[in-house]
Amino acid sequence: MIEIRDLSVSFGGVRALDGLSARLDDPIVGVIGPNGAGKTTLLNAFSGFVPVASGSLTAFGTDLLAMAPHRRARWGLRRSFQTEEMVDDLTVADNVRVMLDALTMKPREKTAAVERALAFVGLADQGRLLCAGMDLYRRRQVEIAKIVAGSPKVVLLDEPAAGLQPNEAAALRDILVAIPETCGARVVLIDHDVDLIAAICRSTLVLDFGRRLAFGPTGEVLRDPKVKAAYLGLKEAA
Ligand SMILES: Nc1ncnc2c1ncn2[C@@H]1O[C@H](COP(=O)(O)OP(=O)(O)OP(=O)(O)O)[C@@H](O)[C@H]1O
Repeated sequence: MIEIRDLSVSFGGVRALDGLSARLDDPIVGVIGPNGAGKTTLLNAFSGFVPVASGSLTAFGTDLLAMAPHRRARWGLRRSFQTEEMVDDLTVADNVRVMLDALTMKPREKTAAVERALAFVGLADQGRLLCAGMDLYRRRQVEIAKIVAGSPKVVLLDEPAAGLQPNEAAALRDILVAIPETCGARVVLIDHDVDLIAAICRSTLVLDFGRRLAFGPTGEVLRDPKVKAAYLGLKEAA
């Protein structure tokens, strides 16, 4: 269980998050909202990449804000970025293995964890390939393998399907939906793709101007007139 309580983050005069509270109980929770609503800032607050002015963030009873960013990663917090973070000159397996550097595991256990992660995303036989030249979908598979390697507890995903073709986005969706059960991690998913959110998130948090506009079962949230006016209406008009 992840609890966000009265969380505020400011950049100068901009309140990127303004007293945000929500208890995320479901295996996959969506986060949506208009541009600039504070979605990425929320993930940055989880990761420790922005200073939090006030409030608390706990996951499974652990106070995340009390830990330095590298300790959060060691604890089991993982995230993806809007751009891929991989080293082209390394193999697929070595890119995944880098994620385990900070973890206390025997080399044999690390090799097994990398193999499990690659098998999970459908790259079981491709660990020795170099990442250079890989297409976007393959790169996203490697990204997800990096994130799920080594038993993470909380996985934060920032628009993982952006730029993919519809068939690739559908394949990625099947991978994402399996993360909680297969890898044992809770997932917080930011995406502008409402169909993706509706397909895999049991509950969804809607942000607007850094505040909670709506939160609850995804179907109800997406039908909420406030949400339609602030977000979905804007998307339809775009
Ligand atoms: N490092 C920063 N310095 C100054 N202002 C920032 C910084 N990061 C975010 N902001 C501001 O905080 C607000 C929230 O931004 P954020 O990127 O979290 O929104 P978002 O919902 O992720 O938007 P998008 O959908 O466009 O990615 C915006 O007004 C943004 O300009």
